[in-house]
Amino acid sequence: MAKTIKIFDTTLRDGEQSPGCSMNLKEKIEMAQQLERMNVDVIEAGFAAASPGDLHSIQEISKHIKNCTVASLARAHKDDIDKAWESLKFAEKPRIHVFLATSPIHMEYKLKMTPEEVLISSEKMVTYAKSLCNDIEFSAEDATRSNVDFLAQVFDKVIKAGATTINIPDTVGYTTPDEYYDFLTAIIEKCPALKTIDISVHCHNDLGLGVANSIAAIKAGVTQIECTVNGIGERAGNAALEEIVMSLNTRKDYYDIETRIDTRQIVRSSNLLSRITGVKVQPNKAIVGANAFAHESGIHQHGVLNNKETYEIMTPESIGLDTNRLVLGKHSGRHAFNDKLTQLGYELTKEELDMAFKKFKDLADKKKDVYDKDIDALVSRQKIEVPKIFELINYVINSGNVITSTATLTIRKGDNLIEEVAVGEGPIYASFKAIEKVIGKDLELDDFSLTSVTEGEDALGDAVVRLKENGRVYVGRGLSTDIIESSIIAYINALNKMMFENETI
Ligand SMILES: CC(=O)SCCNC(=O)CCNC(=O)[C@H](O)C(C)(C)COP(=O)(O)OP(=O)(O)OC[C@H]1O[C@@H](n2cnc3c(N)ncnc32)[C@H](O)[C@@H]1OP(=O)(O)O
Ligand SMILES: CC(C)C(=O)C(=O)O
Ligand SMILES: [Mg+2]
Repeated sequence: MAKTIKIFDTTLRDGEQSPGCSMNLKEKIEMAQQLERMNVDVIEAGFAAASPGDLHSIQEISKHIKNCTVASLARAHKDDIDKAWESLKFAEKPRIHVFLATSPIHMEYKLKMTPEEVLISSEKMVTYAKSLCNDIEFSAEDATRSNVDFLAQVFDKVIKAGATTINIPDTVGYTTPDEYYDFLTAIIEKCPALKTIDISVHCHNDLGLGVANSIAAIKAGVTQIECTVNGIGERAGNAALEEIVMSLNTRKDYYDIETRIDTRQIVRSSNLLSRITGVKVQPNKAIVGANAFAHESGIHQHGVLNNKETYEIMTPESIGLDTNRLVLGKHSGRHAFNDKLTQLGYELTKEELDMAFKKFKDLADKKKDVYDKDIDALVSRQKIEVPKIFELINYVINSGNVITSTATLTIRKGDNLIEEVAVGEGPIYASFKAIEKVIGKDLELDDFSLTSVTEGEDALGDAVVRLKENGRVYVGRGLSTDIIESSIIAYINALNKMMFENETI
């Protein structure tokens, strides 16, 4: 019988440590709910000691998650562990995740602790965490650059102290598949107690080997894999969840390993994360890249036309990829729309459904064919919307290649309608300047990009604006069949997030 391994998702913790990937509370809750829909075993929701905001967001995430274990990270400090426990007070299945580095370089230069002190502290802190929570994970940070005998000693102590999962991370993405296999095999041999609990790995991608190392670890007998959606994470990122899961799924014939993941939720999870962070997936990325199922050359196209399996090792449907079947249009009603949302995995309240249906009808008026991707973009955006402190009412653009562009915008703030005119190089820049005039200050535009959600002349333009203030980046998204409108909406969306966060802090 196939063995089942656990998927520990750390998109909301290690993933959020990627530069430019920070998420606000609403976005984290929506992402956590999607991870639950995808059926991950553990959601690492954050690092409570990092800030009161992080602690609060773990609490709020916990309130919404029923089926997954929720983990909260803590250094080997009593105060961190108390905060982690506090952050988990609403969790149905809480896990405290304590970590301490074990490699000579980390112990000497970072922790300024001797190996003996690390051994004592690990045991003491796991004992303390266990007095609060039954489910305890211990991670030996930088394990792959640590001494195997020392690691075995540490693991013996913390397992006796009550750790139920031991994580053996490749923190700096240093190891290779063969070496990791040998390393893990040696540790398991030296510390037989490991066989009585869950053994986890957490691989970083500094050499591009995060997924390969995770698969080698599974072969060595580990029972939990830590990973992130789209592989986001510190530096070059973490092992990508979708790549590990689909490798095991596709090569079940060889590994005979299963996960509990609903693979049909993979594309939605990837899209939602991109939408939230504004970080796009590279087109040739395995599994979720735009080209992962595209065939350009004649010989391949010929093969696929005769039999898809000539060049496709998994089906697009197995990861929930919309194969562009047209189902909804402007004549569709509420029942069909609701049915489509259910197929896509959404459960909306009556108010949310009404709002989404109105947006869908508006879109269907402008766009001939409405694809699953369009609906997904509309609804998942709606779920992470912040209050509209500023709202675009209308705009007029005067532009051309022989005149300086002028934008006239009317924006609502509370009960007031504010109209401003600005000029700039191009209609989009002029519009952004007009918004700055409305709010009365210059904003730092960190980045701006524009892509289309689907193909065709009437495709939805998806604009991403990144505004920077006090070192924080606020990502705004705008969706419209008119690219100037989507750019303005994205800018205002980023501005609203900035105002909302400043108000709620
Ligand atoms: C591999 C990983 O991903 S580890 C997780 C990384 N994530 C984060 O760092 C989350 C964000 N971090 C933060 O907000 C801050 O670093 C905080 C709040 C956690 C700590 O902030 P500060 O107290 O100002 O400390 P700072 O970050 O400058 O230095 C880290 C301190 O923790 C110590 N430390 C690091 N890891 C551990 C550990 N696992 N257990 C105990 N102490 C540790 C360091 O030795 C250093 O101690 P010192 O202040 O006595 O010199
Ligand atoms: C906290 C630990 C598990 C970590 O993120 C790492 O070692 O990379
Ligand atoms: Mg990490």
